[in-house]
Amino acid sequence: MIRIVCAQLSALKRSSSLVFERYYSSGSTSHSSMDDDILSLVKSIVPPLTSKKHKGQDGRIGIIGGCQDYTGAPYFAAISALKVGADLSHVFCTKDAATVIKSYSPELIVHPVLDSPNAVEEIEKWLPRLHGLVVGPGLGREDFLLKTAKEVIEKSKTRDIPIVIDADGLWLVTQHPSVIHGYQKGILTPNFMEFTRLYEALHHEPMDSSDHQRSVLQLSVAMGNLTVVLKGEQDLITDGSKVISCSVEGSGRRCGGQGDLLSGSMGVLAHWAHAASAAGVVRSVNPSVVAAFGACSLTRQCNSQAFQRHGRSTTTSDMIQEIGSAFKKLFES
Ligand SMILES: NC(=O)C1=CN([C@@H]2O[C@H](COP(=O)(O)OP(=O)(O)OC[C@H]3O[C@@H](n4cnc5c(N)ncnc54)[C@H](O)[C@@H]3O)[C@@H](O)[C@H]2O)[C@@H](O)CC1
Ligand SMILES: Nc1ncnc2c1ncn2[C@@H]1O[C@H](COP(=O)(O)OP(=O)(O)OP(=O)(O)O)[C@@H](O)[C@H]1O
Ligand SMILES: [Mg+2]
Repeated sequence: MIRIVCAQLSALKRSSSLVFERYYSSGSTSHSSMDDDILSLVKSIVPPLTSKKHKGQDGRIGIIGGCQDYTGAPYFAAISALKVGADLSHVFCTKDAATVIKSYSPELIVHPVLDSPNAVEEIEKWLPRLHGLVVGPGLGREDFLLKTAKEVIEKSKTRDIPIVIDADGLWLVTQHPSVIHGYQKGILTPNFMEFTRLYEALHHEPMDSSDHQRSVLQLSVAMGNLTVVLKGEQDLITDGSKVISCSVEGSGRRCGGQGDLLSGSMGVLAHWAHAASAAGVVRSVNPSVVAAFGACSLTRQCNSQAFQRHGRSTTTSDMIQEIGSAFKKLFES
């Protein structure tokens, strides 16, 4: 279930002579002690539910995305953040997407600001209250929206906010890699196409698609050891020093929106992981990697549970219904 590849960073930087120092594999289906190690780290970052807390303490998450074409993606990400355990979930979207997203759920706080002339200022005033940001689900690729997203990322970095970049946010990173390069609280969550675009933009050569582990390591190193999650049959997670593979059993159902569930839940887990790290709870593993592994496991577990109930008609809304019980099964048992 878990594979770890350790590679010499210096060798990676000379990518043509990449040398793997060590290679451990526990096999693709068996349960290994490495699974237990990282799962127990995910468990250790989950904040306890106590009567001493006030609203907001377990996370206020912002989603940058939602435009005329895409209203489902930001909704899926934002509601997933809440269902995982964030206290408040904000969506910053365009004016025409806002009413639609509000009508899906009264749980979300929706700001129709993304296409306003002073969008950056409107979003910036919320940043001091946010613990995590997810940039990209349903953002679209209009230049003005991408420019706003870029400035919001830059302002969030100065506040040390964990940032997950997904979907059209990755389109932005492909054009401007420096926007997130080297930011240790940043996580990229590309699907295969998004990954290929990023890789080829950074390396100026076609990707060798026969060796995903090597490619994901190379991309992470090229991005300044940013945490990268290459989604697929197995999710490959790396911060440039080793590759962890998450292959919690999902299903064969690949409906749209599963990536949004992943990025929304990762936004909360990234906040929890960095808070736990600051408190000295997580020491030996990069907190972004712990958050990424947690969110990948959870998404796949939701997929499996929803598929058991709904089979071929499974949709992302069915998976969201499973978040509570999947979370309990993986991280609270
Ligand atoms: N209900 C909604 O509003 C949804 C909106 N979405 C949004 O749609 C926008 C575009 O996202 P896309 O993911 O379509 O991005 P792209 O427009 O880059 O398309 C990626 C394409 O690659 C294909 N693909 C994925 N994995 C592949 C693989 N392993 N091999 C070959 N092809 C592969 C997919 O079918 C997709 O057509 C984003 O803003 C995204 O957030 C999606 O999140 C899906 C749900
Ligand atoms: N072949 C597969 N087998 C099992 N799980 C998969 C497979 N491909 C993707 N997944 C899981 O689905 C989740 C979403 O990945 P996917 O590649 O569908 O993202 P996406 O294309 O960004 O989705 P979205 O439609 O939300 O944009 C990931 O967590 C991954 O674990
Ligand atoms: Mg996606």
